[in-house]
Amino acid sequence: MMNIDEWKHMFKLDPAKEISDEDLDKVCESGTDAIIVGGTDNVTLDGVLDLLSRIRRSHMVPVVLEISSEEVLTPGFDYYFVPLVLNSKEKKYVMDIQQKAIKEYIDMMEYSEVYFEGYCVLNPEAKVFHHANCELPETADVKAYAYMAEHVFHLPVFYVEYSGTYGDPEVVREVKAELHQTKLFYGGGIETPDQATAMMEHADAIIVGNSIYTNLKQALKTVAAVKAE
Ligand SMILES: CC(C)=CCC/C(C)=C/CC/C(C)=C/CC/C(C)=C/CC/C(C)=C/CC/C(C)=C/CC/C(C)=C/COP(=O)(O)OP(=O)(O)O
Ligand SMILES: O=P(O)(O)OC[C@@H](O)CO
Ligand SMILES: [Mg+2]
Repeated sequence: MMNIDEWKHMFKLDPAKEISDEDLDKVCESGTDAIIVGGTDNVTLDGVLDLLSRIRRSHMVPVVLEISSEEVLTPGFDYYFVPLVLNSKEKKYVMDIQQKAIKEYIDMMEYSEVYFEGYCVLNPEAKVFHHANCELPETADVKAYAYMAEHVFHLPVFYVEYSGTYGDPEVVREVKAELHQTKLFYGGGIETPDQATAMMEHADAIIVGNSIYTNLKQALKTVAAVKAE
């Protein structure tokens, strides 16, 4: 299914981490709506291309590159997600890096394939929190970022990112109340079907990352849980 607006479940594969062919097949054939390829540290073009080619070799699932640096920009993905880290203290992570990339690659950009994501990083222990020099917002701040994502920047996606830890469903519920056009993605710490359904009560889509590598059997069950909603 290529319509992003209908996606409910995504697996995020980190090119910096090893995954066997057998496990990769299970992830790709799980019924998830898409595979996102992305991570914060040690993400190389070789790692990205390795995952892309292994997925494409035998699977039809849509594949998205979540771009973390110019180095990994490559054709061949179905979609490209471009993060704007809204709660960064530095403007470069919100828009300058992206503005420079647009200047450079505008002729290669197919607008229908590129989705800008308003990221709000809520786990102060997450690599991305430190990497993008984020500050921890209160719930009222997160809601204001969500409002800006929809009404000021007209972004297609607002991403509540708890990468590495399970977040607060109440925060996700309050954020959802601010959003009508902009899709709400939730990611962070989902390991079980119950955790997936709790976040899916409010989010438009959930993203499961780490548990692919720590407990794949449980991670695969999050797909059916979300689809049953
Ligand atoms: C032709 C075409 C498609 C053009 C696109 C044009 C365009 C505008 C490109 C811009 C691309 C670009 C350079 C974007 C930069 C984005 C950005 C803010 C970079 C700064 C560095 C940074 C903060 C990178 C991280 C990006 C991010 C938000 C990643 C989140 C992913 C995440 C939290 C994954 C979880 O894994 P990880 O963090 O690695 O944790 P573990 O390894 O511990 O699990
Ligand atoms: O790795 P986890 O904690 O599942 O988070 C998923 C995703 O939101 C990371 O960008
Ligand atoms: Mg990583």
